[in-house]
Amino acid sequence: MIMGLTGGIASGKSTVSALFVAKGAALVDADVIAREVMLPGHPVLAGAVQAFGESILQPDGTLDRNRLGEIVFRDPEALQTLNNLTHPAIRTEIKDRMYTLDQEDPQRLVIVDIPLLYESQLDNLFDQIIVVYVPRRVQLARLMARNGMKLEQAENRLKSQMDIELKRRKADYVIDNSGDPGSTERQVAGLWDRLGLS
Ligand SMILES: CC(C)(COP(=O)(O)OP(=O)(O)OC[C@H]1O[C@@H](n2cnc3c(N)ncnc32)[C@H](O)[C@@H]1O)[C@@H](O)C(=O)NCCC(=O)NCCS
Ligand SMILES: Nc1ncnc2c1ncn2[C@@H]1O[C@H](COP(=O)(O)OP(=O)(O)OP(=O)(O)O)[C@@H](O)[C@H]1O
Repeated sequence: MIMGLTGGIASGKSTVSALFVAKGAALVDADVIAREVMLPGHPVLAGAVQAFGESILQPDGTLDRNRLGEIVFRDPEALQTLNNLTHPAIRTEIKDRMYTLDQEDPQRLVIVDIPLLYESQLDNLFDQIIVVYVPRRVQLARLMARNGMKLEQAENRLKSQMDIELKRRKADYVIDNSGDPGSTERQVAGLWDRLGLS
């Protein structure tokens, strides 16, 4: 069984994915893949340097993530350019990994954590989708606390994504992560049972 998992930035996707993994699920994490395609030597990073210039690299040749983030999250056209470069490679790798894991053990739940699942129209890859939800103000507060971001930077990131309320309405299952960690854990355990995985 393969399930898509999404939500907004800092809504708790990694936290919830880890709870599913602790129960025995396998995980494909799009953010991990997105980092792999930006490693030195990868053609996607070379394309990004061509598009945005050498200033996105640190002296050791690795990507300066803060610098590239500053460029793209305040300029929708630049973000589209970056998405056009990165998303095809990320998409191919996601599909490869999730189908391989599913074939290895068809009984095992495979969770595919993709922040931009709806934005990139990847919903048709999955029979069912879980949205990890918190209200916008909680999302902003957790993002600023975790990344040490100012309000304007955090709002720019949120603006680059589909409204979390809309994602919640599209979901097959919603995990509300605005309460304490115990409440989230209970919801994951409940969904695990509901899916007949116990
Ligand atoms: C611009 C980059 C270098 C900024 O790196 P940084 O370390 O600051 O952020 P990180 O990669 O950890 O992403 C954190 C979160 O930002 C959000 N985010 C990242 N990229 C995007 C994007 N293109 N559009 C909207 N939101 C995004 C996601 O919610 C993600 O979980 C990096 O995000 C990147 O390479 N993005 C393009 C690839 C991509 O789309 N990745 C996200 C989903 S697969
Ligand atoms: N129930 C909770 N109560 C309080 N803080 C939480 C809770 N769940 C997650 N957090 C914190 O909120 C932040 C965001 O959580 P997490 O990293 O899981 O989100 P994410 O959706 O995976 O983020 P990203 O979109 O950046 O990949 C982290 O600092 C995490 O420790």
